[in-house]
Amino acid sequence: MRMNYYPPCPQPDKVIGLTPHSDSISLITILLEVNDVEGLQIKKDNKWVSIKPIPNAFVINVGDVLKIMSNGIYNSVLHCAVVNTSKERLSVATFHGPALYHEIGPNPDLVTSTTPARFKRTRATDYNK
Ligand SMILES: O=C(O)CCC(=O)C(=O)O
Ligand SMILES: [Fe+2]
Repeated sequence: MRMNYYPPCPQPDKVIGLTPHSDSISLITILLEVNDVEGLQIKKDNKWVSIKPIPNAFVINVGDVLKIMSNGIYNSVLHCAVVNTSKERLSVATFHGPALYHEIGPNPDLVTSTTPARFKRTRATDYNK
């Protein structure tokens, strides 16, 4: 779990909230935008797109583990967080996936002669090296 606090900043373009990343240790991430302040952005078609918070809803993000296990059928989206000029922002991300010492790889049912494995089978921690 990660709890993020982004204080307001009068010059938001001069600071980094959370740098662009995909959730590497996660199969799926459940994200709660605690006080419904905009700040989450995803990279779509090579552009950063702001995601408007939906009150009382979670954001579900595909993580790198699901990308690997689905042999790339699901993609882990690149995302970041920017700060707001006047409002503080809080979010809680819970990362769900296998223990890091478990080996992960594409599900064998998804590996065929026409869809070869796109990722090697290794421990989750080793993908981040
Ligand atoms: O604060 C957010 O909206 C994003 C948080 C996030 O991506 C993370 O903690 O991995
Ligand atoms: Fe994230």
